[in-house]
Amino acid sequence: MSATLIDGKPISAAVKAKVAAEAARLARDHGLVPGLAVVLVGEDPASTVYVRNKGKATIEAGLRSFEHKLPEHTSEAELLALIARLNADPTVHGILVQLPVPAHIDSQAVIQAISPDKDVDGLHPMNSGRLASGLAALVPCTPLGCLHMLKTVRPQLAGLEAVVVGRSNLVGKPVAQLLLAENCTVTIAHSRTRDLPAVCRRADILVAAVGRPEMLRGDWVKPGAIVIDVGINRVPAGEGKTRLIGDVAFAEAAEIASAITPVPGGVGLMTVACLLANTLKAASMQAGLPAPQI
Ligand SMILES: Nc1nc(=O)c2c([nH]1)NC[C@@H]1CN(c3ccc(C(=O)N[C@@H](CCC(=O)O)C(=O)O)cc3)C=[N+]21
Repeated sequence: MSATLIDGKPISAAVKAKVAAEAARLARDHGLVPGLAVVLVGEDPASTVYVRNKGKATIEAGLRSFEHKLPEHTSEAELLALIARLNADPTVHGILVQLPVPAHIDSQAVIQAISPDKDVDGLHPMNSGRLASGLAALVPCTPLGCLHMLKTVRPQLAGLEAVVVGRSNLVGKPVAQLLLAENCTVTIAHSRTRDLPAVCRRADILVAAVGRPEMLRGDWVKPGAIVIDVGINRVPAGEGKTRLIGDVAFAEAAEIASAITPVPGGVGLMTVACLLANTLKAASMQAGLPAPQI
């Protein structure tokens, strides 16, 4: 491997340390302890990993954590009633409903029920619209983490060709908006893109967010490109065990890229750290205080 490894451990640790320091300052000067409510309906495996890591990190940073685990058969009306209670609860500054929700629940109805001020996932149309318009917004955590990792190896992104593979509201679209705001030339590629390998080979910055294990091969990477792998794919590893792999064939891509993020230990760690930063930001804004710079 010739590429620089963009290691999520120290980068996420630095973000968490800043959040902890700011949280301590808020508690001391304003008696304010930011609180994050995470709602999990059913037992999606990716969400279960996330909830475990997040709960621990929230407490470690000195924030308050509220977990609401609801059974798979919870009705949409019951979930909306819980969200209404959390919207009205002054000790809750951030609300995250783990996606996907079970098929009988309309995820857009759920997202739009969350107060935009408490929407630490940045998924409410008010926040995605504000991001697209260049206004202050709560921005989705994974895209924030991607940008943060990129900037550790390349602080100035203006003029670079960025290709984002994947167009979800949670990752693809907002990461493209952040790169655009950094003055990159941005292409969003997806399952219907013609000659995807050729499109990827144009990229100085290649962001993989498709959710398909090792789909992006080494020969899709332009020599010297920076590769950000958002994929969290759990695959069988023999003997009934599983392991996590990304959307990028790591060993191949690491021979060609100038820098690359690993899975695990990459973007996933940053997602959790940025969730804490968003909760701190939401709490500060709700208290009429300036948003801390993380
Ligand atoms: N509303 C909503 N927002 C989300 O951001 C969201 C979601 N729903 N549903 C599920 C996915 C998945 N996701 C992960 C985040 C961090 C890790 C993570 O911490 N990964 C570590 C550890 C993984 C491990 O060792 O098992 C790593 O990549 O190194 C994993 C998965 C957030 N998601």
